[in-house]
Amino acid sequence: MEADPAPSSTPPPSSPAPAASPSRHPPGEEGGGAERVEVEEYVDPPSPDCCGGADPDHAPPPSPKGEEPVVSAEEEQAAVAGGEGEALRSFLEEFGDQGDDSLVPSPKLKQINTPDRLAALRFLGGKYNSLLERYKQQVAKCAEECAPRYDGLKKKYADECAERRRLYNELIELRGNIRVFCRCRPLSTAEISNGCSSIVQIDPSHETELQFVPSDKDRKAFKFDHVFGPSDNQETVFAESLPVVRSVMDGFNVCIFAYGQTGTGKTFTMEGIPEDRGVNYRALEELFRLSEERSSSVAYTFAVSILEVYNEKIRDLLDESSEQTGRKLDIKQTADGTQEVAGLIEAPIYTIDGVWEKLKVGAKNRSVGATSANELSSRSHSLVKVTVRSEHLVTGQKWRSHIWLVDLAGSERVNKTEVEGDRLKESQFINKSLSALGDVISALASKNAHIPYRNSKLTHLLQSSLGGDCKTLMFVQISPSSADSGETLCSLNFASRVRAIDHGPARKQADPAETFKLKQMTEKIRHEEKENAKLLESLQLTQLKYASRENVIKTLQEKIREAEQTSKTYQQRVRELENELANEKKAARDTARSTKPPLAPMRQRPPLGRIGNHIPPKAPLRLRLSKAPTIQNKENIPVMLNKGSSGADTSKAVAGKARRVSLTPVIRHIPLQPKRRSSLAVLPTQREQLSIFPDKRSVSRLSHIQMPRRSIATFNSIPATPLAAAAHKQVDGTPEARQLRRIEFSSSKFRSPPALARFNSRNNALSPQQKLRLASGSGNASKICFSVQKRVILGSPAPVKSSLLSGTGIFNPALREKMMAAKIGNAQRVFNTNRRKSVL
Ligand SMILES: Nc1ncnc2c1ncn2[C@@H]1O[C@H](COP(=O)(O)OP(=O)(O)OP(=O)(O)O)[C@@H](O)[C@H]1O
Repeated sequence: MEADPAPSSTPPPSSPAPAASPSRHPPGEEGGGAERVEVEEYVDPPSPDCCGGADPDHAPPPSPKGEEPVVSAEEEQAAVAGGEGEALRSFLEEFGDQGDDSLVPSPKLKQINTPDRLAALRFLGGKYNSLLERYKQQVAKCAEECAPRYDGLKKKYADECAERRRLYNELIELRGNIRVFCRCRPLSTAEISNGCSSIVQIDPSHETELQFVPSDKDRKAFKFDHVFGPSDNQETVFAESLPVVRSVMDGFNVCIFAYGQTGTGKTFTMEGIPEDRGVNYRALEELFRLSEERSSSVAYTFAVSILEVYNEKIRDLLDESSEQTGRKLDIKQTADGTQEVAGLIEAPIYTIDGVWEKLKVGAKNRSVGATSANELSSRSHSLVKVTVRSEHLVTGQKWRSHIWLVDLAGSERVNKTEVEGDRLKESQFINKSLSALGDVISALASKNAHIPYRNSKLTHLLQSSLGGDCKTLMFVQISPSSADSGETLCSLNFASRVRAIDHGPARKQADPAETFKLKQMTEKIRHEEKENAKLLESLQLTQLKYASRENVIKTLQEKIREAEQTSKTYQQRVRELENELANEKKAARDTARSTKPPLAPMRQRPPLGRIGNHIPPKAPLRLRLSKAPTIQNKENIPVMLNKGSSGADTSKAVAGKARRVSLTPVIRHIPLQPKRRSSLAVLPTQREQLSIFPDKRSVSRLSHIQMPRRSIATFNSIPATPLAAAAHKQVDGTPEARQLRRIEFSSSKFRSPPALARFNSRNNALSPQQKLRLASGSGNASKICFSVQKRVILGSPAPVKSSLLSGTGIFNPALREKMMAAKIGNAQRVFNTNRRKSVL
């Protein structure tokens, strides 16, 4: 091999050439071919950017700093001193200092004599090694720099591929997941010789339309996804089928089947002939090609099964053992809803040659027989199943899909094909199963609730391919012969029905193991969702309870507020009443002071027992008639509402006559609410408390003791009550009685029952001792509050029924005793009405 003797490749001499040394080699011994080859291989530059000096026109880059020279000075000197010739010296001088990237033109090397050529070659060898090392470093550096960009591009490519697949599947789905291609074979020589004409017209410009013209008058157009005419070859047919075939590599289930009358080319389309292979082989070839193409991102494995449905029995065509005949294969439904033949051989395939071998085995074992219509007529439905298992190398996602390649047995007219015996039986089974297929297609097309898949083995096997979530491609094979017009029309009508089926979108098939995992996860999620729902329910219940309790609390708070308000009102009222009482007390004290001489000191007073029936001096009556209606219910306010028979206000007259006797220094009015009757009780002094309540605890809780009502001095009732009025009537009914002067001390607030309130002065006048006792309690006036009502009848008292007076009020001996105990005690209000009643 000669290097180009380009003049430009020879650099100009950088220094005058030294004197040529005599050559020790004979002139005839020039470099051999092998050596030349070596030299030329050394200088071959890998890339312009790595070796700028590859082009001799360009200046060679300087040697890197610190880099070892290609040939050391010692070596060079040794070479020269060793007797190399002038040519070598000149060569070394010329190229030795040109850096590592310079090229050595062959002619120069040729000029070196043989003995010196070795040294020159050694020099070049060293230079080559150095260059190689540099190239390696640069390549490594380049790879390092490009790695991120490479990864980015790789990812982009993967994304683009995924997008392409997605769009592609979308396109297929838009076109319909059941696609129907029509293929019309050419007229056979026999048909031509029989004078048959073509009744099918196909316009190449309308590749989806076909005209069926059985006669001049009849013409019917059929539309399919694609129509192939007699001139279309296997390659063209498969090219249109490619998209569907490729779907299986993306995880979709696919079914391609050929249907048609016997002898129309079903087997030709699916299996083909050795020199012109059909869809089965081409499809598998494409699968392997795609597997190779995607090997960097997805790992694919393939397995193939071949079976036939012969006389409604399933036969494994890959099982060549003698036991095959006795083995019964059944269709089972898997967990993911697809149909599987249990016990079917699934042969793994690794190369397309392996596929072809398997297909040949299957074709060899298939039941064929000669009929009048076809020499090698298929007497069974042949099904090739290719299972594709995929695993994405980046995401780890796995899926499993399959493609069914089905060559159906031909529908045939029994009388036309003139079959008998076994052929007749086969024909009947074939027609029966094709009829079942027609029923399934009709049911699917009319969207029936029930699809009779199980009426035949064929439809049962293809259940998920016909009505499931896979992509289906049907080839309807027709004969152009006018002799087959009837069968052709039937086939075209059937294909049209298939095309009308509204198939749902295909679903990507996951690997069963993955599906199981997903199912478990789904189950877990469902369970957790249930738990969550329960918790949510309980939370809502708790919230409701909380809300209702809040309402109750609000209501209670409202009530408390109202109670506080009421309490405040009561307190205010009590304060007012206390003020009023204090004023009245003061007024009464003033009145007593002004009308009554001051009492002598206790020591100077005679004992009460010797006073006898002392009538206290007259005290001016405090008539509060103007206030009577409003303070009617108050104690110690004389209310005179009785009217005389004359119609005049008797109360005025009586008031005029009545004389108020102040038994105590303080007369206290206790205006309280009508319902909450209260009274004042006389509480004993501490000394008396001890005598009355021997229990210390009782003493300490004295404020809680409710004194018996008998300790309250009650003298009269309000005359306005009906019973009191009756009593008055008895007294006031007589003229004498009318002249009686009455002094009534009545409590408008705490009315005593009239039956207990009436008494006359003769029977009921206080004894001086009693008065003294009462008076002596004035020291506790501020604490004692009596509810006193008394009527003092002046003059001759009318007889009063003893029943009205007996055993009640201050005249009851027992009560008197109590009052004695209470006379100097503290006052206590008793608000219990019942207790008061019981006392009275
Ligand atoms: N498109 C075609 N081009 C050329 N020859 C064809 C074509 N289609 C079919 N043939 C030929 O027609 C003959 C019958 O074909 P084939 O056996 O495939 O029919 P078939 O439908 O499978 O019949 P059967 O249902 O009886 O099995 C074959 O010899 C085949 O080579």
